[in-house]
Amino acid sequence: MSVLSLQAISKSYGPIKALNEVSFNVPQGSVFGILGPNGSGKTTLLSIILDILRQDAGSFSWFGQPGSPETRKQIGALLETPNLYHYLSAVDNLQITQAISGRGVPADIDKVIDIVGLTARKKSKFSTYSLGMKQRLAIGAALLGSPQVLVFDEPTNGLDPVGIAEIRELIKNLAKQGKTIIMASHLLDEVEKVCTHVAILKKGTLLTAGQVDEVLANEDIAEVSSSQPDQLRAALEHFPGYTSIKQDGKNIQLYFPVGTAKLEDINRFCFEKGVALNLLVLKKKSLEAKFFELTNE
Ligand SMILES: Nc1ncnc2c1ncn2[C@@H]1O[C@H](COP(=O)(O)OP(=O)(O)OP(=O)(O)O)[C@@H](O)[C@H]1O
Repeated sequence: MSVLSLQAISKSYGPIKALNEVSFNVPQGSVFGILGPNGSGKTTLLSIILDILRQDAGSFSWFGQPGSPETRKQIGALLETPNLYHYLSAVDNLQITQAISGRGVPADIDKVIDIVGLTARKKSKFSTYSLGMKQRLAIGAALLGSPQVLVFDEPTNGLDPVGIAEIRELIKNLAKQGKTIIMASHLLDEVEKVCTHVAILKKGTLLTAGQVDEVLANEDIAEVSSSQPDQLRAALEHFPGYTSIKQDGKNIQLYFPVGTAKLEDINRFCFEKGVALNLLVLKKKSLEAKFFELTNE
């Protein structure tokens, strides 16, 4: 079942087309990454689905219904650094957030602080927190009322590797609890580590969307090497079924349609041509390579 469904969403700011007929579905329980270079329309898209901005054309539905204040209550969001008070503790800050938003009950506050790993520091002032802790508290504010869906815009922006790893673990744990998470990011490596699904935007146009594995798995790459690179290259050019061949130093990469690279066949073929291999591995294209290929960045 789709938690969110977008149909041909378009949005312009004067002459700038920020989104151009974007359509995709977010399955329940997925961690859905919206990837794109700067200015590709990610924040605009999140703002539209959260009713902060209005689209010019197209429609979207949450849980099969048009957006409404009721459905909005099932969605927790962190779009930009929220208004957390520097001189107040985690507990006091969440009490204020809760009083303003009316989400959940006071007993939720300790649970949320536990989920985001701040129990030991829950009475310390916000100003004494590391950036990662501040971001975890901001995520905690989005968790009040236990919404089924969480929307995060660049949740690891500005964090150091430790802070990034903590947020990654937190997102994975939220997903294990059955939450659907929609997150915009330009950190491709992070998306690859955390997300089950991805949509890639470029200048407001959707390039591809689907399961991370499927988006990546449209090609098999067999990487091959030998101490006789020239003979190897000459032999492999006659190997049947590959779509392209590339050379990276001594290593040769043969690209095949997904599921068709057979390492045994390559090994036998080279052996019969008198070339002994010292490397033969099947690789998948990384999301980063795929992203750069799609966006020509
Ligand atoms: N309020 C606005 N007025 C005019 N143009 C805008 C406005 N907001 C965004 N834009 C433009 O719309 C396009 C999409 O912007 P958006 O912020 O949605 O992209 P993004 O992918 O979130 O980028 P970033 O990663 O830099 O945050 C960009 O060209 C941006 O300059």
